Amino acid sequence: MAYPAGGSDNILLITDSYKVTHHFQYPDNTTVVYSYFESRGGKFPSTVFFGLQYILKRWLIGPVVTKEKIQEAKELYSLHFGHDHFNEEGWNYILEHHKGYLPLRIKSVPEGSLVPFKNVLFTVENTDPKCFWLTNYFETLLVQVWYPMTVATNSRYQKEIIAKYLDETADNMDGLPFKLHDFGFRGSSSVESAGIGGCAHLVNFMGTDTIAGISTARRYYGCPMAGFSIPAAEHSTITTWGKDGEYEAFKNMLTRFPKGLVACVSDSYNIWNACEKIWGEQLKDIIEGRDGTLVVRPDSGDPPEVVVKVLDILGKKFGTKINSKGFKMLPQCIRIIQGDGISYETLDTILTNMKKNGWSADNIAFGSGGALLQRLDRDTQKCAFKCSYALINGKEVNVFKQPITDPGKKSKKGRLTLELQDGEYVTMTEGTGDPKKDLLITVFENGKLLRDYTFDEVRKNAEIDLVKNRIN
Ligand SMILES: O=C1OCCC/C1=C\Nc1ccccc1
Repeated sequence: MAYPAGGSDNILLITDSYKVTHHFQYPDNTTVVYSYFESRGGKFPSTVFFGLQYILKRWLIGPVVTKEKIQEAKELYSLHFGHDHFNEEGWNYILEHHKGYLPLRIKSVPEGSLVPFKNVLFTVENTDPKCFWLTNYFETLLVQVWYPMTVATNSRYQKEIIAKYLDETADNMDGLPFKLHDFGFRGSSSVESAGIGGCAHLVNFMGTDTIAGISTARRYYGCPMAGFSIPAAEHSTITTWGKDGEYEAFKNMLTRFPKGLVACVSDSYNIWNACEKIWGEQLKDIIEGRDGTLVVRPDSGDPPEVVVKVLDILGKKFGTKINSKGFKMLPQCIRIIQGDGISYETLDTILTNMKKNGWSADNIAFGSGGALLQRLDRDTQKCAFKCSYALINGKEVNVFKQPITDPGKKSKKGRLTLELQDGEYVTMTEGTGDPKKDLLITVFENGKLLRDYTFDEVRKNAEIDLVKNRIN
């Protein structure tokens, strides 16, 4: 007999196996378990908090507990453990006393906020004393917020690098939102993760080829169109014309897309010849007479060198002007995009080589794939979820871990608030905070979403401080 696929939207199955046994493991008469989520540190000093709303809407809101799901979980866990450890009574209680809505309260920092590490980002607690065991049941799912958060953070720190070079070498910052394009759909581990990561990148930028990210923004952040793209070639649409047909293939791009931006990958055979002879001579007049911009795309070689060499060839052929910062600009009819080997680590090497050779950062856009959406893990920002407070026999207990073997894993104690002191975020512990000053907002309570962020709000919260960048 075919067993129904476990886990497809049965929230009782969206957890780690050991958690199914945890309701037996807390002290008797535990009535509250209160836990928090933080980035303990890692690659970037601050984190863009993003993506909790997706998880809440996708998995946790509404009457998610049903009789059928309890039955399915009971059967599956009985097979899985070979014993009956499943908390059938506890789940039936939620069904009967809460109509299947989860009796939890989740408070979080506003989505899009940039928060220095070791600050509380969200808290979870049970709202029904009988359901003390539920708080940490959903750690597994909630901690997956590490992914959108880390993508949004990694993407943001690249935005800061590009902003710095635009500030130093460009007339203005107007092009910034389109300077890092998401190429990462195919390199993502699944369509769902491409959707989550693609959406996270769009918190900072407006250019993407990851349609799944557009869909996620539409469905979970009320944004009808979170990102844009342009007609662009891939190697197959160039190489099918044959090695001797590259001129025809390129000309076809310019005639099929006579207006606006059009990008053309130009390294199929010899990018130097493509730039010098085809773009720079044979098609030069069409490009200069066209009502739009051709975007030449190298896609191989050592990025810092290839980018400057392509710019030098195109500059020689199409001419350049010196902008207000004293750097060279190609004419409006031609630009380049570098979509190979782009990451937080390589951006600076490319932009600094351009600057050294007198080229404005405004001549280029970047595409990033695997490094943008996939080459990250939970440890990149050291994301952790820990219990910090409990109520046991009516007594408040500050709960913490403090491993002698790793002081960095020490956890916070007691009930937490996130407050601003002299413009800096501060996490108040052990209930010493002032609830009236708490920046954590109740976003989820008893199965209902209490705060629904629009993507515009998230983007506003995540805006980079261009003035700060100018000073640095
Ligand atoms: O190369 C690629 O790999 C993977 C996904 C997209 C992609 C290129 N797209 C593109 C979009 C706008 C301007 C230029 C290229």
